[in-house]
Amino acid sequence: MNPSPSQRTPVAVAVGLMVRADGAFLMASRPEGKPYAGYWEFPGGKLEVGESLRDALAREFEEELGVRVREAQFWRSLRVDYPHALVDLQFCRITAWDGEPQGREGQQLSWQTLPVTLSPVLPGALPVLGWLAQEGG
Ligand SMILES: Nc1nc2c([nH]c(=O)n2[C@H]2C[C@H](O)[C@@H](COP(=O)(O)OP(=O)(O)OP(=O)(O)O)O2)c(=O)[nH]1
Repeated sequence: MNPSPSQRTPVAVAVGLMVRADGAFLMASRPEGKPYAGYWEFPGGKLEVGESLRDALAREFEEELGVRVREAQFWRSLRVDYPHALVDLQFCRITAWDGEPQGREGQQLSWQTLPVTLSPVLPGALPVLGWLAQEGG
């Protein structure tokens, strides 16, 4: 049996919202072999031991998308209790980068505006769409 949430150590996750000048933001499908494969999310991944949020974001974007992050600002955090993990999602807005994103891990990519046309969206990515709507996209 899984321990209750209070007994589990949260896993920190760096997540990036790449927002283009025209307001479109990038979403990615979760690759096969991961929990919630095929669900849409924002690119990112777990922090490694001793790694800062900014470093993790830069590493994940390089590995997953081949993009070099130039400007990123912390935006909001969200704790989600999944059966597979308790995660602390640290969302950052990425406003400047080098390179054109490519799905390097077999994931699909899609530039979206509100309302998004993708389904299903990962539970831990859904609230972000509400936050974006509150901010006027
Ligand atoms: N990247 C990302 N992860 C999210 C979002 N929302 C959300 O709940 N998560 C969760 C799903 C996973 O439990 C966790 C991210 O872990 P992951 O397994 O995808 O990360 P990783 O790339 O470091 O994976 P790995 O090296 O362990 O294979 O955060 C989101 O919008 N983006």
